Amino acid sequence: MSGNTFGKLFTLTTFGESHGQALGAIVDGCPPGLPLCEADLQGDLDRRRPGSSRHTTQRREADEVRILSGVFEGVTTGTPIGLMIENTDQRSKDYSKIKDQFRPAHADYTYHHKYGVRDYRGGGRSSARETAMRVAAGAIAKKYLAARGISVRGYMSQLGPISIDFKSWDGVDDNPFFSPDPDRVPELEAYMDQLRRDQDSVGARITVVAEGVPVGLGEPIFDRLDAELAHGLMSINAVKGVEIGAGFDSISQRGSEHRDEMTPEGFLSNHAGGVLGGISTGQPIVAHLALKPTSSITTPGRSIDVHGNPVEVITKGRHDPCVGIRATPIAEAMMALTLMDHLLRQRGQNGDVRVETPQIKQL
Ligand SMILES: C=C(O[C@@H]1CC(C(=O)O)=C[C@@H](OP(=O)(O)O)[C@H]1O)C(=O)O
Repeated sequence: MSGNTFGKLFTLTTFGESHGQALGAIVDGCPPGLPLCEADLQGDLDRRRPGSSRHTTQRREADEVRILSGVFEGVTTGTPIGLMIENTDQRSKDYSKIKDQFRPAHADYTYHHKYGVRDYRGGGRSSARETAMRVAAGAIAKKYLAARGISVRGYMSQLGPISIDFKSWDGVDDNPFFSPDPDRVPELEAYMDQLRRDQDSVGARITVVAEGVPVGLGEPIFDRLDAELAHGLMSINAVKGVEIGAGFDSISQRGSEHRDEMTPEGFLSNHAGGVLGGISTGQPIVAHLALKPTSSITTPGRSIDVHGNPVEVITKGRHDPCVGIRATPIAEAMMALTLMDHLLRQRGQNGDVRVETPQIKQL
């Protein structure tokens, strides 16, 4: 295996480069009989698509997905689902100047040393463009999970220094930031406009929440649900940290504060983030992601070329000044893929999940 496949029973394999002909995926292990068509995937793809606001890369891609296999007369057949999106707006000349240079903080350096050869155009396989396929596959998982009462939603909880308190799910999809508080959008826009003038980039924090997840998903030791979530989320380009529930705040909490006390009506808090001992509790599963600032910026930076000579790197082209702005649907997809895989694994070992979910009291 060379790291292009995610999951055990419900698997996603992706292929393709940012400036190659197309991106593709094979989704295997999907149960038969799920009604599925392109429109089911396109909604989430449109949420991730480049060029949808002035705060993202201006590369214009329709990201129109085609289902090549695994669906017959409108339902999945249980055979591998092949997906494809053609690349239509590559501008590879933007990269000719830096083809022999390593952008500081970019995978250019590690790909070069690992493989000895690399498609430098648009970052090749290391480009975040690959995440389109995760989103398409995640939409299949989301649809299957939704039919079982499980939802997966995300929002931006911090843009650079600006933290955004959760207000409501209403309107999260109606602004380019996925802000859960629409009143903060002008502030976020002003921040991004200044950032663009500064020719710089910034990081972000995304929060993803799955609700309606039954008790019992996850394996107790190496394949803990939280470990697999961290794997899936950490595998997204630019992610440098993942927290489940209280995450690193657990360090300063006391046991009496951190513990989620239980009553016959349910849990009284959710510091665990919906996972205990690697297994879902039935509470909402809550994960937070830290995305680093985009490495491709026009502010000159010191680096070296492939021969080891010092160079000053300036990355021109069409780049996201904050990859976190488009990361919400990607994070949702990775959580949905992980939950889908574990739902099938739970069913495989223990039969259909029938344990009643305790009443949810609080996020
Ligand atoms: C195209 C997408 O994002 C791209 C991600 C990306 C990178 O280096 O990660 C660099 C840019 O590619 P290019 O230089 O070819 O325009 C982005 O536009 C996408 O997400 O669909």
